[in-house]
Amino acid sequence: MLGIMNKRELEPGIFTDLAGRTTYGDYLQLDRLLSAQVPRSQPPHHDELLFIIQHQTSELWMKLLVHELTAVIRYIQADNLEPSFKIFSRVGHIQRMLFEQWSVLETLTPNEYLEFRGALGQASGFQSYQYRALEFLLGHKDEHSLGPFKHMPGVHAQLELFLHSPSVYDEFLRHLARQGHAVPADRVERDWRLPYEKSTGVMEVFRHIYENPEKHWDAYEMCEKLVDVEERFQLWRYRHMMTVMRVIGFKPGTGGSSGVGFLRKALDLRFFPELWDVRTELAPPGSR
Ligand code: HEM
Ligand SMILES: N[C@@H](CC(=O)c1ccccc1NC=O)C(=O)O
Repeated sequence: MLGIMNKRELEPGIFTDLAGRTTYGDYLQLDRLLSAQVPRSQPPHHDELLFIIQHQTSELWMKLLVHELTAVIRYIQADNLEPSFKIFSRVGHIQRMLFEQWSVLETLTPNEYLEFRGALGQASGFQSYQYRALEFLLGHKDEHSLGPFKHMPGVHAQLELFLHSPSVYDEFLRHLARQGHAVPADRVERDWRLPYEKSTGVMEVFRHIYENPEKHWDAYEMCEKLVDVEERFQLWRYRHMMTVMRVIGFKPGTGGSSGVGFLRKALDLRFFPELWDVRTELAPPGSR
């Protein structure tokens, strides 16, 4: 039954005398969080708050992704894949939210953006260190990505650590080697700072796993989880590029790149190249 007054009475047990207690705002440090949206345009342009919040929420979710993928690496190192599947499912939902969020920023029209773009100076997402951390964790290693962080020793050191360490993919290949798969020796030990180059030996390992999933169920499931992560990462990149195209067209970026042309090239990158190649190589069961 709907109440006539359309009003909800507070229950007498609800705490309202909160002096000296841990409150919602204290726990979440809302004073710090909600005072960190500072428009640079003068007078503040109405749409700059959207621009800032879209970036800040993306960075918060990226922080969680870094945290989750670091945990995945530890599980793989311990040859314990099952718990990482649960983490991958969380990672997938976060990634979906990140690429669906582009529809919010796409309500920013080109003329609105131009009204405050000048206030951004040379700032650009190219300088997002958490995005670089994610790329490194997933295996896209490029020491040149560290360039923009030379003036930030703490960030630079953290990124260097990710650059020097095996990625999720490297750790998975090492796990497969420990399980007795014929992973080439140069994938079990190598200079982890170098970009990953695809190997036919690794492709053959995956071919074997995909042809015999019932024998290697965990590895098979992990392969599919990795493909999920890569596909969603690419969807994010694609939607970023399309948002950029509709907001600034083919103008150069504030970070000094050509803009859309530069972003388009990232769509050809692959974290897990052999997991894509194996799909082309697989033959129907009868013809093997
Ligand atoms: C209207 C909104 C946006 C425009 C016009 C835009 C434009 C650009 C452009 C032109 C680049 C290339 C680098 C440069 O020269 O600046 C870039 C890179 C980048 N942007 Fe954005 N961006 C927008 C929103 C966002 C948002 C919301 C994020 C989320 C964090 C983001 C993250 C990135 C990242 C991570 C890169 C580096 C990509 C790479 O190296 O492949 N951008 N953006
Ligand atoms: N690169 C963008 C500027 C930009 O998008 C941006 C500026 C400051 C902080 C984050 C940004 N986001 C992504 O690149 C542009 O060329 O307009």
